[in-house]
Parts: sequence; structure tokens; C-alpha cells
Amino acid sequence: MTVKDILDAIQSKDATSADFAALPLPESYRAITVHKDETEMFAGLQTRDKDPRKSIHLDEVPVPELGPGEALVAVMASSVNYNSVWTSIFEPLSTFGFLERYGRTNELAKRHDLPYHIIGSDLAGVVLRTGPGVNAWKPGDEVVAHCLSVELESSDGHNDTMLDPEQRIWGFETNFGGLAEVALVKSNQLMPKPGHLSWEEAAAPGLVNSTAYRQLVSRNGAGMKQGDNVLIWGASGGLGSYATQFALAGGANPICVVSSDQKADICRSMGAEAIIDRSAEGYKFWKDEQTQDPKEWKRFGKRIRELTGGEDIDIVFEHPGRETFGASVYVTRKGGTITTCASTSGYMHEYDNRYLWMSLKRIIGSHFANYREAWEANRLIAKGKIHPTLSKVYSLEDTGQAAYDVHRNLHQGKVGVLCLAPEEGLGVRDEEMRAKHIDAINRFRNI
Ligand SMILES: C/C=C/C(=O)SCCNC(=O)CCNC(=O)[C@H](O)C(C)(C)COP(=O)(O)OP(=O)(O)OC[C@H]1O[C@@H](n2cnc3c(N)ncnc32)[C@H](O)[C@@H]1OP(=O)(O)O
Ligand SMILES: NC(=O)C1=CN([C@@H]2O[C@H](COP(=O)(O)OP(=O)(O)OC[C@H]3O[C@@H](n4cnc5c(N)ncnc54)[C@H](OP(=O)(O)O)[C@@H]3O)[C@@H](O)[C@H]2O)C=CC1
Repeated sequence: MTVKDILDAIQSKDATSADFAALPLPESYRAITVHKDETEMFAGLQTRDKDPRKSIHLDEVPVPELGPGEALVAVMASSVNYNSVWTSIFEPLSTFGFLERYGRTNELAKRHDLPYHIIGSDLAGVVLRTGPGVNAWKPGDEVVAHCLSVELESSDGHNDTMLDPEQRIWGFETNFGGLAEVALVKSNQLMPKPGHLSWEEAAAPGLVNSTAYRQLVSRNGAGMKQGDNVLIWGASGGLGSYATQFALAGGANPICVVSSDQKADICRSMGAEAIIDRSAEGYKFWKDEQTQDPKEWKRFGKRIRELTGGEDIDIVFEHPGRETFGASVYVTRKGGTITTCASTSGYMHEYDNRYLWMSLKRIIGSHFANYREAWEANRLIAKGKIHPTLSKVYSLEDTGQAAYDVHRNLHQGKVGVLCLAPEEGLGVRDEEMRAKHIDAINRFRNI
């Protein structure tokens, strides 16, 4: 039995759940990995010069043992997230430390502590096997998976599963991720694949869409409301392209920050009107490595007021971090919210606290999404309210190049990866709904 037989079953129109259940599992499969004995390979290099093409490997690996409450999924497509970039450059720390720590928690978790890390935190595919105790899913189900892995044994996480002390991001802090032909997930990560999307389109939104949903829309994040002015950094990027859609769909007013004409055009085509090209306008929030320039914060704030008719920002959707955080705090209105989920340009932030406390602003830390938020974010995709922002699609072999593109900010929206899917465009089950949304689905393609 090989993965080829699995693919044949998926592509045959008449394979039943029983047929999938009867398929023997392959012994091994192809997976994108980083290697534990290479974690020092970029020592001494600047972040920018660490090249994911050198650390990312395509290996043949054994199929992991399936545990209770888990599922093995045949992965048709996945996508590149920035967390895979972090893993591949071993920053801010090597993810093997996470696997070792997880491995120490119990016998079954030991499976994750291996000399290779199979990365990737998105997938669209077909359930192959479910472990004991799984009733909601069966072999043959077409699914996407969100990336929240929790144990739920502590009451800390019972109200909001992101607060579980054993909260991990699948494919980043666990092994057996989605950039592979087969993946191992907890069955409660599974959600129905939206029928109007191809495999690669369905695999694109998961992580970033759920994160943007919690960070911006959910009451656990900024709790955006109609009419809010929302400043969105990287508005055509992975997170930003969903934040922009949520702002527009929710009756808010996105102020989109991008770094090129082309990206400005993409934001316009999504329906945004207020756009700031940070490259063309040349903002330099830092005079040097240690000193910020409040005059530049003010120039940025003035530009925002021009675009909003004199209003300031209700919510900043933050993720660039050190480079922009001082400006983000400054341009927020009295009582407004800065919600942050990342620090791409550096995690030691500096801002003038007088502008925070005197103007009663709030900073909210946000990370991925709880089970329910991830489900609701996927539901919005399935209903055609929010659309994938897939631009380019790579083969599994070229994942290193795909991660390089994301690391060097050469991409738009989301970058997809075909795993078992032999070509793009497969897996669509609802052509009628697709036809209704085809322009929005293709908005980011091949640009
Ligand atoms: C969905 C996608 C998301 C993304 O893309 S996010 C971007 C990518 N992710 C990242 O960049 C994050 C990577 N992760 C990290 O950098 C680290 O992961 C953290 C900095 C978040 C945490 O580091 P750690 O080493 O796990 O935590 P500690 O708190 O520094 O060390 C743990 C030890 O410190 C003890 N401790 C914790 N809190 C306290 C306290 N308040 N007072 C005293 N001790 C404390 C613990 O118990 C434990 O101890 P013991 O090592 O002995 O087990
Ligand atoms: N905590 C969580 O749950 C999550 C955290 N993340 C983290 O969020 C960050 C962004 O992820 P994602 O959106 O997928 O990445 P992308 O690279 O797809 O998009 C980020 C965008 O931010 C803009 N940007 C990058 N650097 C700067 C800078 N120095 N100043 C201003 N703008 C900048 C760029 O847009 P432009 O050049 O057009 O301005 C870029 O396109 C990553 O660090 C990632 O790890 C992501 C998802 C979930």
C-alpha cells in the first residue's frame, strides 16, 4: 500500500467511508521537515540572511501511531504560515525544545519528540483513520484542520480553550504537521471542508483567518463594531488580508497599510478605500536602533486623519512589532485598543506609555483562536462571507522556496502547497456556490 492508492480512492467518485476504512495505511509518507542536528546551521547570520531553502527538507517518514481522540488525515493541500518560517530559521528559538517538552508530558506524547520536526499548521484533506473515542468524524470525510492542540485536563482552559496550560500550535509546537502527505491531528481540530473551494483554496485561510477573527472580531480580542476605524498593518499579507475582509464585512473602516502600489491595488479590489503605502510615504519610526522619532508617529497620524476625515484609530491590528508598535500606540484614539499577536520585526517593543495611560488605551495580547472561534471563522469561509486569499501555489518539493518567499516578503496574501493533490483546482463539490464567488476567490491569484 502506498499513498498513491489513497490518492486514487480520493479521486474516485464512488469510494465510500467503508472503502477508506479498508485501505491499509502506508508505512511511510513524504513530509516537510527540519532536522534537529541542523539547529545551529545559521548561527551568526542576520535574521534576513537565514535561508529556509537550506534548512527545509523533504523526507520519507514513518506513519505515526494513532492515539485516542486523534485522526490521521491524507493531506491534499496545505499552506505556508510564518510560524513555519520561524521554525525553519530556528528563531526565536528552536522548535525542538517544544517537542522535547511535550514529549515529557506522557507516554503517547513521546511520539512527538523526534530528531525531525514535520512542520505546517494548515491542511485540507480526507480522514483516513480515527482513534478510539472519535465519533464525529469517519474515514472519507473531507476536512480542514485548525491548529489548536489542547489537552483540556485543566479547568483553566474550560471557558476559553486558548487558556489551556497545555495549549500548543499543531505543526509548530507539536510534530506531524500539515506540510506532508499524511498528518496526525486531534479529532477536535477537524472542521468540514468548504465545498465551493479547491483543496489548496480550502487549506489557505485556516490559521490566519482564525487568528484575525479572534484578534479583531471576537470579544476575546478587540470586539470590533460597525464604524470602527481599524488600522491594519500588512493589509494584503497573510493575517492582514483576512483582517481587511472582517473590517469590511463588519461595517468597519479599514485603514490599510501596505508597501507597494500592487498591494494597494489588492486592498482596493477587496473594497478598502483608505490605504497608506508605507514605502512610498517613507515612514521611519526609528532614527537609529535605540531611538524612535515621535515626529514620524505624528506624520503618520496626520495621514490617518486625512483619510478618515479627522478621526483617529479605534483598533490597531498589530503584528510587525518593534518597528511599528510605538506608532501604533500613538495613533490610537482615546479609549482605543491595540491588539497584537506577533512581533515580526522584533519582540522587545518600546512605546511612550504617557500616550497609553493618559488616553486610557488598552493593549490586548491575542494568539490564534479557541475551538469555537476557529469553527466560526471556518463557517464564514464556508458561507462565502470571507474568501481565501491564495496567490501562488507550490509543490511539496518547493516548500523551501515558498517559505523563502514569505520570509522575504515577496508574496501576496497566502502561499499554498500541493501535498497529495496532483494539480490545482481539484476537490470542488459545490460549483454553483463557487460560481457566485469566483471573482473574490481568485482576487489574489497569480499576482
Ligand atoms: C498560530 C501561529 C502563531 C505564530 O506564528 S506566533 C509567532 C511564532 N511564535 C513565537 O515566536 C513564540 C515562540 N516561543 C517562545 O519564544 C517561548 O516559548 C516563550 C517566550 C513564549 C516562552 O518561553 P518559555 O521558555 O516557555 O517560558 P519561560 O517562562 O521563560 O520559562 C519557563 C519556565 O519559567 C517558569 N515560569 C513561568 N512563569 C513564571 C513566573 N511568573 N515566575 C517564575 N517562574 C515562571 C516556568 O514554570 C518554567 O519553569 P521550568 O523550566 O522549571 O519548568
Ligand atoms: N499569534 C498568532 O496566533 C499568530 C501570529 N502570526 C505572526 O504574525 C506575523 C505576520 O504573519 P502573516 O500575516 O501571516 O505574515 P505575512 O508575511 O503574510 O504578512 C505580514 C505583512 O506585514 C507587513 N510587514 C512586515 N514587516 C513589517 C514591518 N517591519 N513594518 C510594517 N509592516 C510590516 C508586510 O506587508 P507590507 O510589506 O505590505 O507592509 C507583510 O506582508 C508573523 O510574525 C507570524 O508569525 C501569524 C498568525 C497567527
